[in-house]
Amino acid sequence: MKVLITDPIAREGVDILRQAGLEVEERLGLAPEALLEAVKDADGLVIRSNTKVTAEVVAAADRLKVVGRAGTGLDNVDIEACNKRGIVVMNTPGGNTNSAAEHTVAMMLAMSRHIPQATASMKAGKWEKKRFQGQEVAGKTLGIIGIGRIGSIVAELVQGLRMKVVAFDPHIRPDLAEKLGVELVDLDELCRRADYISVHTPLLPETKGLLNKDLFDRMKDGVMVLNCARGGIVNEADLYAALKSGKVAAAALDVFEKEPTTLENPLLGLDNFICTPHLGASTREAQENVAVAVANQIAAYLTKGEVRNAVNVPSVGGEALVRLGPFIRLGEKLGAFLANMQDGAMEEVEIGYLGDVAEYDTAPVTVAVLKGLMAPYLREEVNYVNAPILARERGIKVTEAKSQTSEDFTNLLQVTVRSGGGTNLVAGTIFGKKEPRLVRINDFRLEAVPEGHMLLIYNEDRPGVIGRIGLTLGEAGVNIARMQVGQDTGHHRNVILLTMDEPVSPDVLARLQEQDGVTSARPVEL
Ligand SMILES: NC(=O)c1ccc[n+]([C@@H]2O[C@H](COP(=O)([O-])OP(=O)(O)OC[C@H]3O[C@@H](n4cnc5c(N)ncnc54)[C@H](O)[C@@H]3O)[C@@H](O)[C@H]2O)c1
Ligand SMILES: O=C(O)[C@H](O)COP(=O)(O)O
Repeated sequence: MKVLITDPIAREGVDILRQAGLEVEERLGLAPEALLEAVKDADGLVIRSNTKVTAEVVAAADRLKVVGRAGTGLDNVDIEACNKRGIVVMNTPGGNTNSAAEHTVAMMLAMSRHIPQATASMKAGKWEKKRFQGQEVAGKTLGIIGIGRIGSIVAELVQGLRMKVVAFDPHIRPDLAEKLGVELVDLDELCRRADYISVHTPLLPETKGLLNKDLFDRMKDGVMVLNCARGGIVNEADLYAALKSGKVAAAALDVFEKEPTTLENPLLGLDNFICTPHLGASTREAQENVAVAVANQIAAYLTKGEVRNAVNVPSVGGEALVRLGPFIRLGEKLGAFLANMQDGAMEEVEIGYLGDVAEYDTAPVTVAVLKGLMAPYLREEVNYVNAPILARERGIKVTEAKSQTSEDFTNLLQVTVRSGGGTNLVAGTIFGKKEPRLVRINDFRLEAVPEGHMLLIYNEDRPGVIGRIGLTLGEAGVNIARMQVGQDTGHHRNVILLTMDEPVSPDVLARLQEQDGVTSARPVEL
């Protein structure tokens, strides 16, 4: 499988991809048309913020399974287009957090002490000691908009510089802010109190142009403004006017509405404006972190189907993955099993989580059940990303029910599918820490390992029927590796689940179905 890298990443990441047996093609700085061509036969795509993964790129990428962002921001990726094609989109949150936070503090100090301007002046042969008098940050208040990973570290760092911190973030728990020594306030109060304002949100519809004329007007006179998050959160035309009028005394931007930004941007002509070309994550440490993380994630997905840090698939990691992983695998098997039992278009899927498993965040298990259910019809078109979308598009109603108690097992995953052809139910459990077992097929109780080439046979519960099934398979040279019989004594019926070394041919299947006492025989491939 081939991984295309279109933005520069650290060598360590490239090495990991190669060591995982993946073919790596590095084509940096491609023009849009060249990207459309290059992405055609790529299974994985590694990017930073330069490459634009548009709907057109997604449409051209016939084999693409995963986009990996060596970094955080994904506003250069059309995630909706990826969802539709079942392409997993992952990033590496945290890998460049320290660097971005340190860059913000560096910009704040450089702006306060005119370091870039003084450097330029000295390099022009001048010694302008008076011109560059600055201001201390100690004792001043920093207003942080968006106190997530980076905002939190900025808050910690500036408290070391003896600043006070107020923050606005509608999604943060007050106790977490309190632990950071930060006072949570509304946006108006932040504007009224802050001497410096630094934004650390993603670029979202509600944050686009958040720092605009209206907000600048509400700020203190002589405030200093920073954006090391995403271009577009600050309205650059309004910032220019505020810097010109002196309402905003100085500003520092690492990110721009249009990148790369050029001398056409009037901000670059202002003395009270300093900037860097999107350098927040550009440190040796951050680049090694994100390259290694993205390479490991892509290799794990392409070679083992493991999903980490995906933004369009319910992600499970660490401890949760250890607990939930066996249920994800069981859910997919149960879904696939039911898909093989089903006649007619599915109308409704009900997933029951009983016992221990009900305590977990089961969203990834539900996705796995849907993937299993649809895989036999849609084959490789279906994956963890698009399974819920495909179910919705087909009008399948999906419901979940949870109960902390389960009668016979400590945990039970029960899936019921209703379709034009009737209703079927299967249930499974995890023995020990990770052994999946199929324990119920409709009214029949059994204990089977859900894997391999299986045959699901319904038969009459009378002497000789099982013998005839064994004989038919034996005569065809089919070896039975495992056999489970579930009895419905009330109705004199059995269900037999056979696991064979190889799939049965259509001929053998037809012969089985003709046997006296065999009601039905269906192959189940898991
Ligand atoms: N300059 C760089 O090179 C660089 C490097 C890394 C990250 N970034 C960018 O920095 C930003 C923050 O990254 P992070 O890792 O801290 O993200 P994060 O998701 O950890 O934090 C973002 C915070 O913003 C908050 N938020 C969302 N909408 C908000 C709103 N309307 N008002 C106020 N707060 C809001 C969220 O609740 C969250 O706490 C992102 O835009 C990311 O792309 C830039
Ligand atoms: O979102 C990010 O991770 C940063 O903006 C870094 O972007 P870069 O990898 O293009 O430097």
